[in-house]
Amino acid sequence: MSEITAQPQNASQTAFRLSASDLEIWRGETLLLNGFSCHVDAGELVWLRGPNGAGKTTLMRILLGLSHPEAGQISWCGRDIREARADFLADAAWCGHQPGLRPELTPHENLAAWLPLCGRPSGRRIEEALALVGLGDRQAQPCHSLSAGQVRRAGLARLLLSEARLWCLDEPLTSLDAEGQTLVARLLADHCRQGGAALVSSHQALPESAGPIRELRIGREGTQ
Ligand SMILES: Nc1ncnc2c1ncn2[C@@H]1O[C@H](COP(=O)(O)OP(=O)(O)OP(=O)(O)O)[C@@H](O)[C@H]1O
Repeated sequence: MSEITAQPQNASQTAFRLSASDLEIWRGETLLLNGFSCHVDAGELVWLRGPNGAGKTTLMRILLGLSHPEAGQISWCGRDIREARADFLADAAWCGHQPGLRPELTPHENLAAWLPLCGRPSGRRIEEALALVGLGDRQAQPCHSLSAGQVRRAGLARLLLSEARLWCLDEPLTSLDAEGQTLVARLLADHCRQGGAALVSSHQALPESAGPIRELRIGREGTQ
């Protein structure tokens, strides 16, 4: 395995837990979740499942502090994520539908601009990360001209460079070919084996090579 996925930055620290309790979440006039509790521990791969509109994206954004619940508590290693904000932001990474890449910039330029913003030094690891996700030959191509799957891969490269212990991925298999899906599974397996954790929303089953998976279901039963 490449050096870049060797281990999350703080993996040598003690075990960690993202924990949510008694969440009440509304969107518009709809009550999505009420009295909802969950957790993600170090080493775990958690598969968040539920039908369209159940609130998976909403829940993940709330768990990361990107949006807020109407009620309930969310803690990181026992501290409210608002109090632990700096530590939590350094420890958690989000890979959503929109990877947040500037379209006029190349993947390399995007990552080079992003790394200092999240307190990471830029350097040769960008090239290593892009090669690892299969974009080694696309480093000089503007993101607006990349395919949907290539944009997804650029988002994965950013995840790798984040060195975060907790990964939250929203539908990471979308737009990826079979080789790309296998890559996601391998990255998840390596990350969790080496002390990280991941919360993954997906309508598709993750490949078996992703390793042990704990399911977390929201929404109506039997409607997956
Ligand atoms: N800003 C908003 N205003 C009103 N309703 C919203 C808003 N954002 C999301 N919703 C609604 O909240 C519900 C949950 O949306 P969310 O994207 O979290 O679902 P999801 O489980 O991720 O769905 P999918 O499987 O289709 O990706 C949906 O019914 C959606 O229409």
